[in-house]
Amino acid sequence: MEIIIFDTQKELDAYAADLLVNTAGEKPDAVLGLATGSTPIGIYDKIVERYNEKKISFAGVTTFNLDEYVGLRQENEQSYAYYMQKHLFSHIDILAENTHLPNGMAEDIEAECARYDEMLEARPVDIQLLGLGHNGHIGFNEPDVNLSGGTHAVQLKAETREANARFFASMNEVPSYAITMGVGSILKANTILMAVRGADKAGIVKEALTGPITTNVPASLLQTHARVIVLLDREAGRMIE
Ligand SMILES: N[C@@H]1[C@@H](O)[C@H](O)[C@@H](COP(=O)(O)O)O[C@@H]1O
Repeated sequence: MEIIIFDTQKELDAYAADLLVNTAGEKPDAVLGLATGSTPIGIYDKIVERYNEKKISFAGVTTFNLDEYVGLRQENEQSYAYYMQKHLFSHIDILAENTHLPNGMAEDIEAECARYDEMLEARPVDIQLLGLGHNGHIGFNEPDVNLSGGTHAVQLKAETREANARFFASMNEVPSYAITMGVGSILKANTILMAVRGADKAGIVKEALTGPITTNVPASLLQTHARVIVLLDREAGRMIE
């Protein structure tokens, strides 16, 4: 596991963006695994900047997002589909049919999870961007006694709904369920790029990266992967320096 600590958010964003851009540069039909949350926003801004500098085309690139809320339409500003359009897809030349997110409005959620896994099976992820939840979740894989390998529906923990409530008008509007790629699927990516910032994540960063490998801290399973790059700002990295 490679851990890099950055003095500034800008440096972290540029480093992460360039890893993703270079993957697509070296392999024009690359498959990028993407994430949501507040952490990746600066990374996506930087990717758009690189695109506008004509450094890269995404015309042949495929993307898979980690997760989506159940019950929010794509037009809902809090849906991850909307987030991806807003922060990345609408600014670059990626083809709509090559961008994938779980469909949280699917009538048959189980069938939707199976469909997503089939697509992932056919197009393995070259590099997977990840954030980290305060309780150690990755995607929406919440701490539990067991973790699922493949894409599945999850009931969100109270602390996750509270952490994400800042994006919604009220707590009542925060969905209770989500569809997420499983930890098994995440670990199948060739390279995993986890970006974490903020003093409030310092403790969980330490647990995930240096603590025991346990399903109670889903991100700790990343320790079993051969190629993980962790990008931290000083605050998030202060307990492992
Ligand atoms: N499902 C997402 C995760 O994929 C993300 O990593 C986490 C942390 O987000 P933030 O970067 O906003 O702290 O939030 C959500 O729960």
